[in-house]
Amino acid sequence: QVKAAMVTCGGLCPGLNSIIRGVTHSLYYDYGVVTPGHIIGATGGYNGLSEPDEHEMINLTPDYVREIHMKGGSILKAGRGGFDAPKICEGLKKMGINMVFVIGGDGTQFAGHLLYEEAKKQKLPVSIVGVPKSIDNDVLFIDRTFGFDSAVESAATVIRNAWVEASSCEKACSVVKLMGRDAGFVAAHAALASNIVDVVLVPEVKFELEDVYKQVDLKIKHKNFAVVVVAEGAGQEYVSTGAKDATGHTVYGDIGVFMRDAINKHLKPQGGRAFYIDPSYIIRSVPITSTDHIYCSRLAHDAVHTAMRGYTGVCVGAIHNVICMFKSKLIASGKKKLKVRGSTWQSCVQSCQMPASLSGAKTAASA
Ligand SMILES: Nc1ncnc2c1ncn2[C@@H]1O[C@H](COP(=O)(O)OP(=O)(O)O)[C@@H](O)[C@H]1O
Ligand SMILES: O=P(O)(O)OC[C@H]1O[C@](O)(COP(=O)(O)O)[C@@H](O)[C@@H]1O
Repeated sequence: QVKAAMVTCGGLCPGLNSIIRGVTHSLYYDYGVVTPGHIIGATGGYNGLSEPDEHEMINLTPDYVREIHMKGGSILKAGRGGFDAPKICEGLKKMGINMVFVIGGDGTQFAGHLLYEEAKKQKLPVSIVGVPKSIDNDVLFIDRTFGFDSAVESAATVIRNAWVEASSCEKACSVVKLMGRDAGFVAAHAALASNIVDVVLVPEVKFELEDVYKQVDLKIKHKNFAVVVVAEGAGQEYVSTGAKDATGHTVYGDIGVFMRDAINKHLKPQGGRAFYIDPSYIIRSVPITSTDHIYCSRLAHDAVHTAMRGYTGVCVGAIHNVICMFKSKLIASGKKKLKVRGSTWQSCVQSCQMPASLSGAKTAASA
């Protein structure tokens, strides 16, 4: 008899609630998992599975999850830390759980792989199936991560606000910082979606400040304002902190504030100024868009079918729009990045009319 648990780990991303809803619905309606308490939501990420007595366990039913997709965030809370494979296996045994759905990024999926290995070592009959998430869309192999479209949609709205500020002032430049630690997908897509951006700075392309100033000056000369979008991982050589967080990730310096101050200093003598918007947490807390919700429902149902077929240590994701299954450990083998010579970035360069100095043309060979 199936007894399933699910967790959401890592940072927030639009669509987590849609996945929780889809998994619950598929278990209940497709497979008849209707016994009360047999579909469990562990709260606080892996902490909830490692310390089940200290974290609320939610009994998920179709009634409970009916409208959860209407709001952003995760009803299970998206916790970091607390991963302890032997302790989790002990808890799974005690609770009789034989199916675990792990919803989270590359870190979460790698931990899912470690959990699979521990369960295998202990001969524990449990299916562990992952649904990869990343607001940055930097997960290898798959077409796109769920929530990415929703993030781009709301980022494009913020860019329009930045455009209003800049275009309503003399010699102004608006700077918008968007998420994207290692990949500039959100920045590039939001710029393409809004079509009012003059410079996009992404982690994949190194840039010189002088080249940004030149482009801002050119645009101000031409139309009296400019809009710059910067991904959080861009230009880290200007703001490096040298620090690591508790999970071992490098703590990035604030390139958004740095660019605002640098451009402000540059424009001041000409009588201009910079405006700055950092909508990071607004963008990842929005409710899901329609297309993303459809994608989440497909992923959630396929995750359940995959577990029901007895697979474990795997993730599901769309490849050429077909939901496929692949080993969870593969996800930890790298991060997807914008291809500097690829059509997305090249479209972005053309749409923003960026010069070669900011397009990565000089560094493309190594990117
Ligand atoms: N290498 C790892 N070993 C064990 N657990 C990990 C590892 N990487 C991540 N985790 C667990 O997964 C959680 C989420 O990972 P994190 O990298 O913070 O976010 P994301 O899943 O979004 O990449 C971590 O807080 C931790 O509990
Ligand atoms: O503030 P938090 O929760 O640590 O998360 C911030 C980080 O998470 C990210 O949103 C990445 O999240 P994903 O795992 O969804 O790609 C980065 O863009 C950002 O640096």
